Amino acid sequence: DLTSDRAGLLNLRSAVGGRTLFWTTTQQNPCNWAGVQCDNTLNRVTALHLPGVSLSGELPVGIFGNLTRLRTISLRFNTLSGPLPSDLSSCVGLRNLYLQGNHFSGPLPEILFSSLRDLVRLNLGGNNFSGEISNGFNNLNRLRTLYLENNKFSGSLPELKIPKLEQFNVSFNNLNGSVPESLRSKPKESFTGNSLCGSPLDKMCPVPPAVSVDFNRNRDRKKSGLSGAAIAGIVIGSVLGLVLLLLLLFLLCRKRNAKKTNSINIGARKLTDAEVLGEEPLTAGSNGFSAAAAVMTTVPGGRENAKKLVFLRNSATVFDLEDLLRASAEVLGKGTFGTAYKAVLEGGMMVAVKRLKDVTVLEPEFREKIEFVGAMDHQNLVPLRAYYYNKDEKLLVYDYMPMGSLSALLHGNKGGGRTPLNWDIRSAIALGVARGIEYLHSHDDNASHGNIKSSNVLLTKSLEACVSDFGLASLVGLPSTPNRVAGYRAPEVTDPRRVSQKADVYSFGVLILELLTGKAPTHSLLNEEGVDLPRWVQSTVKEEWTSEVFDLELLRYQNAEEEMVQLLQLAIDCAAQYPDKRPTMLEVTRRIEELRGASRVEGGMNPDHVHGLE
Ligand SMILES: Nc1ncnc2c1ncn2[C@@H]1O[C@H](COP(=O)(O)OP(=O)(O)OP(=O)(O)O)[C@@H](O)[C@H]1O
Repeated sequence: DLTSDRAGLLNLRSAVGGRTLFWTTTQQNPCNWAGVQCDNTLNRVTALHLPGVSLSGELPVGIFGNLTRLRTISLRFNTLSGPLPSDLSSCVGLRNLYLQGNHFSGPLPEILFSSLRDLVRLNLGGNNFSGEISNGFNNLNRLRTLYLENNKFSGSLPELKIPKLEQFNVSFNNLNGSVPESLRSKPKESFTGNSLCGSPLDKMCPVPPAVSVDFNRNRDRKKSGLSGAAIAGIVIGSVLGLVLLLLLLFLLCRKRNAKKTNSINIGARKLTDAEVLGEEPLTAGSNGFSAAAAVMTTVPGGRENAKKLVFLRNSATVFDLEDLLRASAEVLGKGTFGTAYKAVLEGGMMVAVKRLKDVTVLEPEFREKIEFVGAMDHQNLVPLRAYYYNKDEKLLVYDYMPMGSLSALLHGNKGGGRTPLNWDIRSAIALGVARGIEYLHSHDDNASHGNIKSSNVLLTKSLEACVSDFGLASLVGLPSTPNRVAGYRAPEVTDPRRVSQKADVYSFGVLILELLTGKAPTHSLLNEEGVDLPRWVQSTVKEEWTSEVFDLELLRYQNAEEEMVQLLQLAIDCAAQYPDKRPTMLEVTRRIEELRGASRVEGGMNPDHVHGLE
């Protein structure tokens, strides 16, 4: 009974086995803090979640004295005020402290830095905290998130050398001075709304007086009897400064030129991809060649034969190998099956060319398999347009997908200019991927993808998801580097060339968990704890509270929590240990369609959903 008073609190505690305290009512203010304080049976509680429940007033001192096992405190989006209570220091194992969106004030107590050494996520944004930002944060060396934005912090920013810090924001405070070196790699949005200067902000810091030479002042000084030596010193200093500046500019130009050579110009045959990637060239004897140029030099019969680029699915032959040769190209990345290039043909058409390595099948089998791949025609699959086969070279030509991969979008630069991934986009991506895989599976009982992961989900301009690389797992020996796919591979898969549809479902489940948590299956935090993503999600859901697993970016969408929890449940079902327990892709698609269409529940998280997962 969540809406009752102290007695309700006791009922609730026994209902969840005393491990987690859920309390999400908006009906009345349930907070009888004194009761909580005196009840020493509460010391088994590991998570205190009271987000958005209209709690107001100050937190009484003593409230946390008995809650010594807390790992998570979430009191966000209430109207709590006053300073942070000093007995927070009793929660020595605290890992997550979410207090954003309240009216807390005053300087941060020193105990935060001396006692809460295990903090991983700290969100104090949107309060009235004031005073200087302490360099005591340097003590919190497990910290990954530090959000202090929209407060009244003043003074300069200290040098913060927190090794694992990923998310950082101090925007919209009263800070001044320059951004310290240790924080310059953070996006500029993390610092805006202050009087800060220096990189990454556009505002330059004032040049120190020794470098700026004011000739009038010098003249005045001269008049007032400045010595010749002093003037000479100033002039020499400025000349040296200028020389240094020129040197810096020269070095910068050199660096930029060096970067440019990363893009391969096929036409000019400047550089091999092997050189770019630091490998041996694949074809001996062709010095300085491109992927396509290599084909030309290795095809018996000369240039005429080399033009045999085979177009699939009745695609008109819109370009030939000569056109590819003339195209400018750059390396997109190196994958399990070889290297991918973006090639821009004359006229501006863009294609992605995959140069396969270690193809293990002979030509007839290759043609048969690749023609099957080419016949797949679905809006959620990346179309294979053409292929080239010869003894030494195998090329696949795909449509170029302008928005890159889901992996890059989820884990790449989180700063400005990044496409925000809201709930609608993420759930649409989940549905698109599910439909693409379901289409593949529908062709025959043995048709499977074999390598589903976020770098194989590519996005169109309108962020529609398309699955790529299907059918390649059975052509190419997969892979000597196990951790590339390890996080996605179903536990029962022993031969990567024989991947069942149920194993695809498992990989899809992991991909959806990645989409919801924002954590890559090979995430270092997971490795630290020695678990994979499905096991981490399952244990977090059991032990703490479901909302803890979601990507912070998703927690903004409170009214979509029901759908998010349903998708999470579906992902957990897909990643079941035993293949028979996993749903089919047909069922998966239906469930995603349903949950995306489901009516939305207003207000906070409904605990029923949480229990449904336990
Ligand atoms: N058609 C395409 N359009 C745009 N980018 C692409 C395309 N195909 C591949 N890429 C990008 O090129 C890079 C390398 O892709 P590739 O498929 O070779 O390797 P991978 O996906 O990282 O690993 P794997 O080979 O195991 O699938 C990836 O970052 C991918 O996003």
